[in-house]
Amino acid sequence: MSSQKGTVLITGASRRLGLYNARRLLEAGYRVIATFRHHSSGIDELKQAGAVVLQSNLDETRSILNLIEQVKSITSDLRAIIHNASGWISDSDNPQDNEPLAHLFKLHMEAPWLINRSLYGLLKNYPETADIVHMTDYNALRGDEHYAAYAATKAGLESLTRSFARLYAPKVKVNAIAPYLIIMNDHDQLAAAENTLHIPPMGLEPGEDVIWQSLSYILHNPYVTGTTMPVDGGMSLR
Ligand SMILES: NC(=O)C1=CN([C@@H]2O[C@H](COP(=O)(O)OP(=O)(O)OC[C@H]3O[C@@H](n4cnc5c(N)ncnc54)[C@H](OP(=O)(O)O)[C@@H]3O)[C@@H](O)[C@H]2O)C=CC1
Ligand SMILES: Nc1nc2c(c(=O)[nH]1)N=C([C@H](O)[C@@H](O)CO)CN2
Repeated sequence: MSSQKGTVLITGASRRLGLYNARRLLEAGYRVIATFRHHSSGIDELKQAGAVVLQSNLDETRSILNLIEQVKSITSDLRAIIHNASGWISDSDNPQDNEPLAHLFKLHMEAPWLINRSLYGLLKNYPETADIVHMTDYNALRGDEHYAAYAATKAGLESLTRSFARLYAPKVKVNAIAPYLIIMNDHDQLAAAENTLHIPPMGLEPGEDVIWQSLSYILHNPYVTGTTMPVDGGMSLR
């Protein structure tokens, strides 16, 4: 599988930002390998548009390793890997419940770790510079009183961004995109209704395209690596 613009692997493409960016990658002429956990109408749409869609539970090591082997059997090179899959999971009230942390460690750190290291050879095979992009979060290094496991594992992913950037230069660039609220989830809707949602200087809910614009910039800039790009409406000014 190859195209003049190369093959891009994007995880968590069943809905919202992952689905939107997978669509935009297809429209831009890339070949797309899109992963999903739970099937959705969006996955059917991507398949009809020519994407290869692969099911994978990225919090299960065996499933991650199986996905890696499937990708290797599909293509001999990769233009980019976009780690979008994520869980917006709050901490447990039970102090002895480690499930959120264990789950999000696998999803936000182990999956990118295994996939990047196992598929680096495919990125290296791409005839021009290749990319790895990690979706992190505005709160990664700030922490969050109710989403500590989420923030900590996103911070770990942000650290992996810099380690892999050092390791893989100059053949592969590695960058992160750290959004604040792009499109609301149920929790945000509730917080907005209760007037407890922090509103950035640029206002709320810019929509998915601001992430596509950032992703496109990273893919087209041959000199940007090891960075974390804030897309937060000015929240860092607060
Ligand atoms: N939306 C926003 O405003 C913000 C988003 N971000 C980050 O941007 C990225 C996209 O955000 P958004 O679209 O809102 O994310 P969502 O939470 O809406 O969707 C995440 C995607 O990851 C998949 N996923 C979740 N758990 C697993 C798993 N165990 N194995 C495989 N896939 C899994 C989901 O699949 P399934 O459909 O099966 O659940 C879904 O496709 C994420 O990394 C997020 O952390 C950061 C800050 C703000
Ligand atoms: N995987 C997800 N991560 C995040 C989401 C989401 O819906 N899925 N949403 C947010 C919030 O919008 C936050 O930025 C503001 O409350 C953060 N991460």
